[in-house]
Amino acid sequence: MYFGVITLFPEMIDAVTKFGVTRRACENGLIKVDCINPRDYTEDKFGNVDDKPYGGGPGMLMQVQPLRDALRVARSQAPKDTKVVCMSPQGVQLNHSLVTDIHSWGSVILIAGRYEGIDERVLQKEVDLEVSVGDYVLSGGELPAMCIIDAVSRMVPGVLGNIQNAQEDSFAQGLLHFPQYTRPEEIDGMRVPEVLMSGNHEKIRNWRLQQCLGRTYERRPDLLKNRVLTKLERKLLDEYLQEHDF
Ligand SMILES: CN(C)c1ccccc1CNc1ccc(C(N)=O)cn1
Repeated sequence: MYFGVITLFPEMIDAVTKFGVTRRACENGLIKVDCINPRDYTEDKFGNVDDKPYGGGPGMLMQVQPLRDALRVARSQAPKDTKVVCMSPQGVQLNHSLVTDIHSWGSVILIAGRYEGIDERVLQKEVDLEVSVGDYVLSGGELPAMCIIDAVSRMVPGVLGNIQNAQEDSFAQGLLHFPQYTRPEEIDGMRVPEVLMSGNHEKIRNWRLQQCLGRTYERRPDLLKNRVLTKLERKLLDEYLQEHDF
């Protein structure tokens, strides 16, 4: 998977290329992350990358020329017809389904804007999709871009190793994850649910599915709305709701 990142702060992207499973994925060549800095493509002698907004108002916008030149270089380094995504509060909300789509592309160029944003004509002409990581404003698109790099990289075969399917289990099914426990068996009087120490894998599988369903019902009923439950799932959820006095 190829990621091109247009950013004024390439060192920020080290947070995904130099730590954890994404670092190993870079080292193994499973993913490639290229940063292109618009500041390297400024034409004015002061190296400005921002400019005042037409119509007045506070703040600055990213200048068009350095951004477009950086994009041109990114396209030249990326596979042909690589799609361009701009991280922005005006974008579609990032979710598992969109992460899956981006992974299927095989490559993506991510624009991490700074200042108050970027010129609409760059969005119209150069950007295939605006993506938002949530309804809040950040100082730049780098953190959202790294969310995409991390989430998409986890879908690349070999990046997660054998916990791959464990990850796929619940969220790919559109459910929240079940509660998890490790040693000790008891902390401050709180015990690990007995079923998890029963060694009965059928019971454990059902208990976990029941927890996924119950927690999704309680915390994210919207996720259950467009999900057909199997007979077993319906039974497990009803049982959970009775036990939790719903
Ligand atoms: C400065 N802003 C508002 C801006 C405006 C337009 C583009 C980029 C930016 C950079 N900031 C971002 C980016 C993304 C998100 C998000 N929710 O995904 C929040 N903030």
